[in-house]
Amino acid sequence: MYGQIVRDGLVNVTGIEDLGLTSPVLQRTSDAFFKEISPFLLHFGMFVPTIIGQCTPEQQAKWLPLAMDLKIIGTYAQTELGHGTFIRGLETTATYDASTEQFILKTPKLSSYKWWAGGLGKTANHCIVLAQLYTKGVCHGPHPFIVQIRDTETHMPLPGIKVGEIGPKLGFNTADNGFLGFEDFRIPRENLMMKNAQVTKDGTYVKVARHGKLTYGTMVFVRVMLVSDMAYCLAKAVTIAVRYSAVRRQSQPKPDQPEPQVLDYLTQQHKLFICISTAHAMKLTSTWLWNTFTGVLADMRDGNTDTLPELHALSSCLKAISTSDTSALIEQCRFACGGHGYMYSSNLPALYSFATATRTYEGDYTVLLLQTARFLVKSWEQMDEGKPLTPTLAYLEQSRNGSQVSWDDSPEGIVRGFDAVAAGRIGACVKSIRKHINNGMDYEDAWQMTTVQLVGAAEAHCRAVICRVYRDETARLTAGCSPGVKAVLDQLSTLYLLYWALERTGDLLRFSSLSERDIENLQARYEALLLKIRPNAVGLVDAFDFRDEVLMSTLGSYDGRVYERLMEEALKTPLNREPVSDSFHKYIKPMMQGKL
Ligand SMILES: CCCCC/C=C\C/C=C\C/C=C\C/C=C\C/C=C\CCCCC(=O)SCCNC(=O)CCNC(=O)[C@H](O)C(C)(C)COP(=O)(O)OP(=O)(O)OC[C@H]1O[C@@H](n2cnc3c(N)ncnc32)[C@H](O)[C@@H]1OP(=O)(O)O
Ligand SMILES: Cc1cc2nc3c(=O)[nH]c(=O)nc-3n(C[C@H](O)[C@H](O)[C@H](O)COP(=O)(O)OP(=O)(O)OC[C@H]3O[C@@H](n4cnc5c(N)ncnc54)[C@H](O)[C@@H]3O)c2cc1C
Repeated sequence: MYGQIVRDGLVNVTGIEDLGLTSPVLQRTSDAFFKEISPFLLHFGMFVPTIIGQCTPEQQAKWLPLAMDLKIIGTYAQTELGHGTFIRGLETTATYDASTEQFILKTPKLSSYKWWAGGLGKTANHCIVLAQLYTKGVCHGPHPFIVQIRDTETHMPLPGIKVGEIGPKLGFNTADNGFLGFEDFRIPRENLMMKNAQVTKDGTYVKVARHGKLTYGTMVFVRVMLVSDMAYCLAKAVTIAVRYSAVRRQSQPKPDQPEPQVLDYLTQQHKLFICISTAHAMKLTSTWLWNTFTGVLADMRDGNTDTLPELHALSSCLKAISTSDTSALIEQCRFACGGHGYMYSSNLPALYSFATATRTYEGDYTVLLLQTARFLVKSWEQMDEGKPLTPTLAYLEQSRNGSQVSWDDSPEGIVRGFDAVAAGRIGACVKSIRKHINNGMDYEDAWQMTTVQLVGAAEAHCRAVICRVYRDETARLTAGCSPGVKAVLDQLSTLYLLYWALERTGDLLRFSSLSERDIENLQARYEALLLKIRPNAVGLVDAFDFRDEVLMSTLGSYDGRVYERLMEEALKTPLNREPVSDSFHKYIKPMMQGKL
């Protein structure tokens, strides 16, 4: 029964094509059972996908049934105490010994300890370990290995394994993130995951993959999945905050009138409606990204890796922006719920601590935006050489002459405005890099001096992609809908455009003909749109269709019994079991009597 819940809850979200799943599924019924982050998250989130992505068919035939049936429990141990971002800097070594046909895993120093892997501390008995592969005295860089770390009967760590839990964190405290060290620990040669690179019995290294970065495939998969997961988390948070805001009444703006629902305040609508709209934007973008991802997988099956760099650039920036926007907007939902939003029972703190971690793991925000920027600058240079642009960068062509785009305040015009901002910012980065080089800097230093602008350019590119996809997909998907549904979903996507246009007036003034008058118009349209959305706000969050058991919130349940639920939860706290707690007799009373 338990295994079934773990499988149904987690497998259904992994969306791995090879498992017969065709899209990243948004809802997660397992939340209702586990309540907190599951220690099995990495098993289905990364261990299984890595077996699928990095193993030969023979290796898959051995490991996949064991993993899918939970006969073994795995995790993904890449990050070390000393290195997370810089994968080439990992220090754990796997040295091939041809005499025994084994790899010897070694943790050379403290900074080489594996650190962070979810479920590693107490739950997993196997893990995927990224280690520098040495054979015949040559280092071939980081490679993935399957390693058994605990006895499957006793669960004791195997001899040569040092494993433990890393301690309390801001969140994820039920995920038993762990550390792991190896003392000349031997594994069979066949435990090298050999889809992309192999070591023959005599120790010859054979590169199979056509692209050097296919070892990083699991990370690309998880980054793609995270965009969808952020839509899910944000939809939960805003469901809680909007329902609560419809129940909560506060202040008296007009004398002799009842206290209004806080949802009637324009500032509250400003805080919350962008969250509804962003959840839709991310859901549609994540499905679009998933389709791009599966297209690239199909290309690679045909031996073509040309589309991989664009996928890496897209998945990097969308992972960075979706996780960053979601953490900020969940925090905004908490602010929107006042003091009660700070209660653990509102579920907003748990949602926030989950979302804010995603901004760091699976590639830090800045680092990933700089990866995208690398692709953008390369593309600009290729355009200068007259080479064709990839589909998501087609907009650069219109901006190559550097002239300002004329401002057009229709939704499509605003999308073109975001294109112009992205193109302008990328162009400015190229100019800056070239200027530094002309002044005598080498390329790396010139790049370094431009990184603040490069992060901004990658963000602008990502925002332009989201705006275009959100607008196009909304139009496509609502084509057959009733006029009412079409109108409301159009309002939501327009809100996203207006919100970000107002957030980015500086850029739009710089790269388009936007005027002060245009900004006033944008502001007025934005405010009017908030009022139009208000009557549908509760219906829109109900439409996310979360069961109370999944939402797990005193503030956000469907029946709106907010105060009753808060009191019920308060009465459950252990401190309320006795009218007087022991600490009074032990410490407080003696202190009051001057005896302490
Ligand atoms: C109640 C229970 C329910 C619980 C919930 C249940 C389920 C969850 C459901 C949904 C969630 C959805 C999915 C998630 C599932 C599970 C995951 C959950 C938790 C995960 C926990 C976190 C796990 C981790 O964090 S694992 C560790 C991740 N680590 C990183 O990401 C490291 C980041 N670093 C890098 O990626 C790279 O090293 C780099 C910084 C990008 C690049 O390094 P660098 O040295 O500078 O460059 P390099 O020489 O390596 O590259 C040069 C060249 O290669 C190109 N490149 C780089 N990376 C890639 C790539 N991945 N693909 C393609 N190409 C790549 C790069 O652009 C350069 O190209 P060029 O030279 O410019 O042409
Ligand atoms: C909750 C959680 C769960 C995790 N689970 C796992 C797991 O299961 N398995 C696993 O292997 N790992 C896991 N990790 C580790 C995670 O992947 C790394 O923490 C993450 O990739 C960031 O790397 P880092 O910690 O080395 O940060 P660092 O790279 O040290 O970053 C520190 C700062 O330096 C900046 N920085 C670093 N490099 C550059 C650069 N080149 N240019 C500009 N700025 C730079 C960053 O932007 C950041 O501000 C987990 C982490 C967390 C928080």
